[in-house]
Amino acid sequence: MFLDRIVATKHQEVEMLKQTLSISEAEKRIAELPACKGFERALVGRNRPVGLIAEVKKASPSKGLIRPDFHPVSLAQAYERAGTDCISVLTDVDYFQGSNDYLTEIRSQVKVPLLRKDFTIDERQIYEARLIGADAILLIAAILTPKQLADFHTLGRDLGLDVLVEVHNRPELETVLEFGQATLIGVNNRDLKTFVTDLSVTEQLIGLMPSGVVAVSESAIATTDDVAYVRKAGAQAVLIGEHFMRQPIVEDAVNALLGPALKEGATQ
Ligand SMILES: O=P(O)(O)OC[C@@H](O)[C@@H](O)c1c[nH]c2ccccc12
Repeated sequence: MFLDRIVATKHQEVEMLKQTLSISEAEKRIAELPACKGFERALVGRNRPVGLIAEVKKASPSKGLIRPDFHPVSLAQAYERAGTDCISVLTDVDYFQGSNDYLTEIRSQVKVPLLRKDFTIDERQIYEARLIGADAILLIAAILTPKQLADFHTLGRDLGLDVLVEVHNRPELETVLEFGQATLIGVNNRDLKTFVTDLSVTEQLIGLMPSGVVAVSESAIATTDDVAYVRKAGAQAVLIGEHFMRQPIVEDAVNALLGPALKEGATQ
């Protein structure tokens, strides 16, 4: 099963990080960094009727190579021109052909808040995310214990990061709601264990979230009907990767799927 393999690889990566990243050193360096850009705030004060996190994604274990002609900075700049509220950058190397360097390069060229999209299983990866230039991290409930979820959430917030907590079923959502700190929750329409996608997962789970939570529908969104469906189900934002990555001009793809961004300052 891929998720187990990915997590096993992450354990090896964390062992390497233990050699190269000292937490006290990381804390010192982070103290010198500029504040994070508000990721969650950008989704709430969005440029369109629905918030948009557009993803920079070269490949995935379920789809293989998605975009052969892959220039992360140009893609992110195109997303920015299209008025994307936030950008997600895959940093996993082995399964998604991502890189920490992509995130750092994008950070130096675009102003939009950035999510470091990876499989977090250890606190060191959270320090690392802040150091490479992320504004937000992803915590996947399926691979964390309730205690890890709560501890990593607290650490992320303490380091100034926003935290997108990802769930795929009701027990995971209940665990997340129990620790009570999550303000930004993503429903992954893709089951990471089987890769089966089903947009109705968004509908099933968003209804169980308390008001005040910013709900994001993630994965397998490709048509205006898909966007309308998840919005109707209560999603305040969508996270879209593959569909945009398969279009030659991603800026046009964003506008075709979600309409042009509203003028600055206008929100709904
Ligand atoms: O490319 P898609 O189907 O539009 O999906 C984007 C994003 O939701 C997906 O990449 C994703 C959601 N959660 C994840 C966790 C790990 C890796 C990847 C993901």
